[in-house]
Amino acid sequence: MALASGVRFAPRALLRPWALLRGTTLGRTEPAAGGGGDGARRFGSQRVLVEPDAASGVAVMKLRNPSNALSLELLTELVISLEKLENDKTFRGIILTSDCPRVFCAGLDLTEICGRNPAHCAEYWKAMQELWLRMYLSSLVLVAAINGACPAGGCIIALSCDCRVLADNPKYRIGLNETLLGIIAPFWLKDTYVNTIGHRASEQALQLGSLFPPAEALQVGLVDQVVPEDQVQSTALSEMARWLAVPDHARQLTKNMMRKATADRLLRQRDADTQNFVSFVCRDSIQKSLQAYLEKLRQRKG
Ligand SMILES: CC/C=C\CC/C=C/CC(=O)SCCNC(=O)CCNC(=O)[C@H](O)C(C)(C)COP(=O)(O)OP(=O)(O)OC[C@H]1O[C@@H](n2cnc3c(N)ncnc32)[C@H](O)[C@@H]1OP(=O)(O)O
Repeated sequence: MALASGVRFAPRALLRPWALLRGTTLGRTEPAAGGGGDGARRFGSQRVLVEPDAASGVAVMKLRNPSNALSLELLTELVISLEKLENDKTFRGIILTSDCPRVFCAGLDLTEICGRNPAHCAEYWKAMQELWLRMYLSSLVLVAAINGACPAGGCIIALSCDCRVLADNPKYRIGLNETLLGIIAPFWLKDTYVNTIGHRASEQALQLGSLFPPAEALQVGLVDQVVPEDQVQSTALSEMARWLAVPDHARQLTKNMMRKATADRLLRQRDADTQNFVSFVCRDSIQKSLQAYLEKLRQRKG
């Protein structure tokens, strides 16, 4: 845990993200449109574009995978981009958003767990745990600018941020819909939900697999603001300014105080959670229902 412009408490070597990087293009740096100095240089990869603004200390991180389904490569590139910004003292905040029309993040990439062997499913789930741990405990302010649908794993990515701004479009629903796929949200997804919207609302929403349209998401507390689509980025920036007005060390220690117990619970049971996930998703019955769900998604298209 490094001490930078305040306290950095995110566990740094939970897993070595570089070891996961298979043939990705992360690390490329390209000048932002309009050129500029170092502060204006984008960096990123095929699936994550980072637009840093050194002057404000805020970087915009854009997901740009098909449907932003959380493939192993996307998870890995997200962890690496996050780590890179955390290690650069210039940056105090990240706005996470999507470059993919109509979808913020489609959740787990079901092709990573459908028809795959247990070793692959385990590798995949560890990468998912890793991203959640890093985001949930990040010392930076994370604001989710949710400009598209945000189901399941997408919702967890958003809930790992400190603040959520959702575009007011009835198609952009957010929530943990796992039960509708015949699968069960693991305890740390449930804990994140409970920490955000409370026990009773989580109990209902998790069992029903509710995906909330914007007004309901605001009412239940899943998001902090709902604004017209063309105001999502500007509102996310205003929210960021509000959070950055607080001294880093006080905000970071408070965040840690609020979130550490939840993260520690996963850290203590990480292997068991992985084994549980793998044995569950590798069951024939679960494979069949995931396959059928994927097929339905593919047919729905066009
Ligand atoms: C013991 C613990 C056990 C388990 C814990 C597991 C936890 C699971 C959490 C999860 O995240 S499960 C995944 C849940 N995700 C969903 O249910 C979302 C499914 N997708 C959609 O509802 C829609 O695709 C969308 C609303 C996100 C976007 O709609 P639209 O813009 O109309 O796109 P399309 O539906 O046409 O999809 C385009 C393309 O993308 C493929 N795709 C979509 N989602 C996924 C996904 N999650 N994984 C893999 N692929 C996905 C879809 O099949 C289309 O593919 P093509 O090849 O036809 O282009």
